[in-house]
Amino acid sequence: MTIGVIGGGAWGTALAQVAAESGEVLLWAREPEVVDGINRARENIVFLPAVPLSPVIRATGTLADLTGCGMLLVVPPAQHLRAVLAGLPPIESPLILCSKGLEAGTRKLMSEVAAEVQPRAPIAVLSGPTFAHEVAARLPAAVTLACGDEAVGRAVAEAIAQPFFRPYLSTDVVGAEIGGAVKNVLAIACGIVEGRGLGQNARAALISRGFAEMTRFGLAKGARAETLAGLSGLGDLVLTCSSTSSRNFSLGKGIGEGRAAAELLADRKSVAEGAYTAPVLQQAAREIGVDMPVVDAVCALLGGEAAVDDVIGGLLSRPIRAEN
Ligand SMILES: NC(=O)c1ccc[n+]([C@@H]2O[C@H](COP(=O)([O-])OP(=O)(O)OC[C@H]3O[C@@H](n4cnc5c(N)ncnc54)[C@H](O)[C@@H]3O)[C@@H](O)[C@H]2O)c1
Ligand SMILES: O=P(O)(O)OC[C@H](O)CO
Repeated sequence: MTIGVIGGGAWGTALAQVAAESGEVLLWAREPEVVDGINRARENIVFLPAVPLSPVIRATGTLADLTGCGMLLVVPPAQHLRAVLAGLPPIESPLILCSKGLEAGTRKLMSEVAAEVQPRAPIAVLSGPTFAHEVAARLPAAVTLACGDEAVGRAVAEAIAQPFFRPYLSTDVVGAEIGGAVKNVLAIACGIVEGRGLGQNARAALISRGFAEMTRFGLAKGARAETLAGLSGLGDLVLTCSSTSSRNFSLGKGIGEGRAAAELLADRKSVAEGAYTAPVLQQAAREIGVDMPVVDAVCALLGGEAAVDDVIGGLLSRPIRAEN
């Protein structure tokens, strides 16, 4: 079976490298220079440079070429998922959604978007603590593989599992998606704490209180608590809130150091999903009456509406309340 990968960014390329351990891989990339670089030089010089890619990975710039693949790993930035899936003919093989975010405008989860655009495809979600460069280097990692249909989930997990890449099965698609989307916003907050030099105690407090926000929002949307406390939730939150390898954390660090979010975002070629998810998450939380003060703080700073010290002062002076 050929495994298809949609998206030639860092994560799509790293996942192609994982899939290539067990068979042929066809990767769709939007940029002709990425397609050409993979086919000719076995390297994605734009998004994952200096990683020699497997010779069984072929790249294409034509989405329809992926129609015959046995399963498709879908890895564009969240805001482009709808357009990319709409560019495919109707698909009946499993779509494994690997993007982390909520769609602007509709406030929908990636699985909801995919179900609208490709209604005949079984849908799974792959999410967890996974920096692309580590996975591409075959360093050990574990992910949540969530699928409403247990048999499809198991078949997908067995097709992509490797000794260094271990999927754990779940049927909680919503929980797996919410963890990945929310942690990106919280990672920006942790980066701000780092950039402002507020110390490791503050970062640990933020991770804990951020996790409380993720849990409140997730439970209200139908996620299971154990999924939020697992690899795709708390696991990914801890990773992303602790390292400048995270684009979201780095964005926050720049803001904490006093640079404008708009300027930092304009400089990027790679995606910091939390910047796009934050306002969508804020609206979604308000809609269902869930309090997310850390997310509100990140939104204020991304929008350039307030100064870092004022926002942090506001968070610290909230009324005393019970922890749970
Ligand atoms: N990089 C990681 O370590 C990692 C790990 C897990 C999950 N993810 C998730 O994977 C998704 C993709 O991230 P990435 O790191 O591979 O991307 P990236 O930042 O490496 O590259 C940017 C990607 O955006 C694509 N892009 C830009 N404009 C586009 C458009 N108009 N239409 C379609 N695609 C467009 C580019 O082709 C490229 O694939 C994100 O949701 C991210 O949160 C990333
Ligand atoms: O670089 P980030 O912040 O997009 O994080 C990458 C992955 O989501 C980590 O699991």
